[in-house]
Amino acid sequence: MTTVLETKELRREFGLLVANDDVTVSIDDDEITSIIGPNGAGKTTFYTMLAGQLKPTSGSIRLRPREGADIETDEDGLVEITGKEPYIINRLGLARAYQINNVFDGLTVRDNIRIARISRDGRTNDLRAIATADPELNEGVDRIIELTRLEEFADKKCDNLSHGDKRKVEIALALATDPSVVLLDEPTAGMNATETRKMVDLVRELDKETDTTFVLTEHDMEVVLGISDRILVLDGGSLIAEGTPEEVMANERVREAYLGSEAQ
Ligand SMILES: Nc1ncnc2c1ncn2[C@@H]1O[C@H](COP(=O)(O)OP(=O)(O)OP(=O)(O)O)[C@@H](O)[C@H]1O
Repeated sequence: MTTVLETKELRREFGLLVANDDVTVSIDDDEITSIIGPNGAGKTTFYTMLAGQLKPTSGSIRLRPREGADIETDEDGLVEITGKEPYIINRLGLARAYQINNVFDGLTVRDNIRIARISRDGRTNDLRAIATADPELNEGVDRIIELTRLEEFADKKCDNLSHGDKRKVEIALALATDPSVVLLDEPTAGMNATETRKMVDLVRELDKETDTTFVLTEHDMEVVLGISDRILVLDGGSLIAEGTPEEVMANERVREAYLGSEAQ
């Protein structure tokens, strides 16, 4: 078991409101971790700080960099990413797959993934690499297309895809940077039952087939229980429980805070 992401007393205040109250967590590479909590619990604030889009008021975040990242790590094999710019955090190995569409609709699935892969190396200005058949690049892109089961749509423009397939493209874009950690924002939001089941299966398989660790926020408890090895529960900005799905579901504080009347 290896720590891939860790926060220490991570805090974010908005004026008098404490959106994250000294949250300390450790995420391991061999577990799919879900972060849950009622509306306003602080999940988005937490994620947004991890990805560097919001600066913490205090506390720290450390990440295990992706294979090949050119950076010196500390004695735990981690690197401090607190307050770093999002593109730097992304290059170091943390990718966020957005709920809001992050794909270029007018481009094909393949070209979207090529652009994301080029950005991994800070080569977004290298248009020649995008336009020409760089074999190493193409090999990586093909592997991601295969992993995310997008073969059938690889040469289709993204605006022709269904909602469920577009979400797969978002995951593919995140994976294109060979990240050590992918943060998924409600990966099944807006999906029907079939799409939801396929997405759960896909994330589970990607977790097995890649070296990437998946962390997700999700409102659908059926998805959370079906996918998670470990659950972290936030309420009122604080971490109130963590454990296996069974442990968390049996936790009185979670039942009261998170499930409310449903738990009665
Ligand atoms: N930019 C902001 N300015 C002021 N308050 C904010 C800001 N962002 C979040 N908050 C507040 O911080 C608290 C936590 O919000 P956050 O969005 O992180 O919760 P959440 O668990 O993601 O909620 P939801 O499930 O509804 O998306 C809420 O009270 C929210 O109103």
